[in-house]
Amino acid sequence: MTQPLIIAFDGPAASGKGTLASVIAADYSLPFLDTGLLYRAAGHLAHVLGIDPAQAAQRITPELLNDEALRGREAGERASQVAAIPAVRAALKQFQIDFAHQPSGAVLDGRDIGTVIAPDATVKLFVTATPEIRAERRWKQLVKLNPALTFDEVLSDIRIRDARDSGRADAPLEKAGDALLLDTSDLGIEAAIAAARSLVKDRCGDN
Ligand SMILES: Nc1ncnc2c1ncn2[C@@H]1O[C@H](COP(=O)(O)OP(=O)(O)O)[C@@H](O)[C@H]1O
Ligand SMILES: Nc1ccn([C@@H]2O[C@H](COP(=O)(O)OP(=O)(O)O)[C@@H](O)[C@H]2O)c(=O)n1
Repeated sequence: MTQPLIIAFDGPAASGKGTLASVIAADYSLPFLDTGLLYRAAGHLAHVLGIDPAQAAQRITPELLNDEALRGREAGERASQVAAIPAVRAALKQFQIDFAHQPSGAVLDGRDIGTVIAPDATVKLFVTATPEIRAERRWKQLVKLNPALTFDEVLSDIRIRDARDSGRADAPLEKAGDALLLDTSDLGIEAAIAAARSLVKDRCGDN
């Protein structure tokens, strides 16, 4: 019997991992989980309700994951802050492990999928791009919500988040030893999708 296909996408903010992960999930008809949303929800709920972030992580509902507020600048910053708290990571861990290891297989994107959640993934991609390119992409998204937001503010956010995510002790952002590196700095969306498809196909065939 063949093993379920688990495809892990990790990488820093706005590298394009979510875009690529959702396309690959559709290609292979696999369920997809954006794990960043869980941390965004925990940070948001902790802030709104004024409760401990680890308790907030236990009160996440499917409806909350659709809340537009999770897509904003503040939610990203709060997510990164609460994601450094071991009790928050512990509260969210088993759900992600179960999602990754369901019988159908799965695609997940985040920071620690290939290292902690599914070290046994069939294929792991570490998606990256320069901070300036990532800030440009994120600025274009966020300026629609906040026209006063500047590129420099977004670049500063990205640098702070990169440092915090890579520097934390628990499940830091790092490339798994067996992950394939995909630098999208010089790739448009279509070229990045083609590159990801080719890397995934090389590792797991057409399945
Ligand atoms: N290769 C690319 N070139 C240009 N824009 C991209 C590329 N990949 C993604 N984007 C855009 O950048 C933004 C962030 O992409 P996303 O996939 O959400 O990143 P991440 O999940 O890594 O935070 C989105 O608006 C997306 O459409
Ligand atoms: N598997 C994950 C996913 C996200 N995170 C944290 O959650 C924050 C928000 O993640 P995200 O994937 O929504 O952020 P973007 O990459 O979309 O900006 C990150 O900066 C990390 O601190 C994490 O620690 N582990």
